[in-house]
Amino acid sequence: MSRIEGFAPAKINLTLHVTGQRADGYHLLDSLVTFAPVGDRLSVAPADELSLGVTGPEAAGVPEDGSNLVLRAARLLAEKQDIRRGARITLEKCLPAASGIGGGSSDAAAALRLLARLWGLDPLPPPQSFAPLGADVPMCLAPVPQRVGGIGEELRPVTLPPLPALLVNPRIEVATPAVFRALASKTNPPMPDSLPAFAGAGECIDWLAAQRNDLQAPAIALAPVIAELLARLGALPGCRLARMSGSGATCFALFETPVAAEAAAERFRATYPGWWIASGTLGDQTQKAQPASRA
Ligand SMILES: C[C@](O)(CO)[C@H](O)COP(=O)(O)OP(=O)(O)OC[C@H]1O[C@@H](n2ccc(N)nc2=O)[C@H](O)[C@@H]1O
Ligand SMILES: Nc1ncnc2c1ncn2[C@@H]1O[C@H](COP(=O)(O)OP(=O)(O)OP(=O)(O)O)[C@@H](O)[C@H]1O
Repeated sequence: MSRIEGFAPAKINLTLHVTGQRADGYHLLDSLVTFAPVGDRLSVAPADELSLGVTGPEAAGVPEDGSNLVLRAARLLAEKQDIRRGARITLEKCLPAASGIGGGSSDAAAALRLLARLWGLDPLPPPQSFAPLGADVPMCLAPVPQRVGGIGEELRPVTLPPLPALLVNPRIEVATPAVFRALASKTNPPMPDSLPAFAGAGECIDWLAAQRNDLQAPAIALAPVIAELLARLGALPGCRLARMSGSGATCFALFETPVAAEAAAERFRATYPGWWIASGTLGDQTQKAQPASRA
C-alpha cells in the first residue's frame, strides 16, 4: 500500500449545555454536534518510524513534535494494538487552531481512521478508549450528527436536516480551560429529552434557537469581540440563528438555503479580509472523510 489520504472536518457544537461538574473538575455536557464540509487534510504512508509534517494555510503555531494530537493519537493506537510499524504522516492545516471547532481533535480522529487502514486494524477500538487524547476526540471518530453527553464520551447519533452555514473566526484565541473557569453557573438545564423529527432546516433552526451554548457568555467576557461578531452575523440577510461553537471563538450562522449562506460568506470576506471565513452545509461528513488510497 502506498499512500492513504483523508479529511478531518470541522466539528460544530450547535448547542452546548453545561449541566454539571465532576469532582475532577471536568464539566458534564449535553451538546448537539455536527460536522462541516471544511477541514484539514491528512495522509499516511508506510514507514518504519512515526513522523509528522505540518503544512497548509493555518500551519503557523501548530506543533510538529510529539505534542501534536495526530502523533499522540498514532502512539496511543500503536500501543493499544501492539503495532511495531511506523507511518509518515502529513497534515495540511486549513482550520484555525484553538478556535472551538475541534481542529486538533478531528485531526487525531482522522489519523486514527487512516492508520487503522494502513496497519490493517478493523475495527478500531471503541471511541471512548481515545478520550485520554481530549474530550472532543471520541465524537470526531465518526463525523456524523450526534448528541454528546458525559464529558464528551457518551455518543448518540441523531437525525438532523442539512443545515446551510457560515463559519467565522475573528482571529482571536480563547483557551478552553479559561472559558470553562469563567462560567458562572456549572449546573444548567439539559436539552429536552428527545429531539423532534424536523421537517427541514427552518424547523430545526427554530428548535436550536430555543437551546443554548452556555460557554458563549463566559467566552464573550474574555473576548468581547465575539459579541460583536454574533451581532454582525445575526444582521446578515437570511440569517436565522447566530451562535458560538465549543469554547469559541469561532461562531456560526445558519440559513435556510446554501445560496444564502454563500452570499453571506462573500459579503463577510469583502468586509473582513483578515478573518477566517468558510461556508457549507453542516451534516454527515462520513463520505468525505472516508480514507482513500493513492498510488
Ligand atoms: C468545549 C468542547 O470543545 C465541546 O465539544 C469540549 O468540551 C472541549 O474539548 P477538548 O478541547 O478536546 O477538551 P480537553 O482537551 O479534554 O480539555 C481541555 C480543558 O477543557 C476543560 N474541559 C473540557 C471538557 C469538559 N467536558 N469539561 C472541561 O472542563 C478542562 O479544563 C480541560 O483541561
Ligand atoms: N493537530 C493539531 N491542530 C491544531 N492544534 C493542535 C494540534 N495538535 C495539538 N495542537 C495544540 O492544541 C491546541 C488546541 O487546538 P485545537 O485546534 O484542537 O483547539 P480547539 O479548536 O479549541 O478544539 P476544541 O474545539 O476541541 O476545544 C493548539 O493551541 C495547539 O497548540
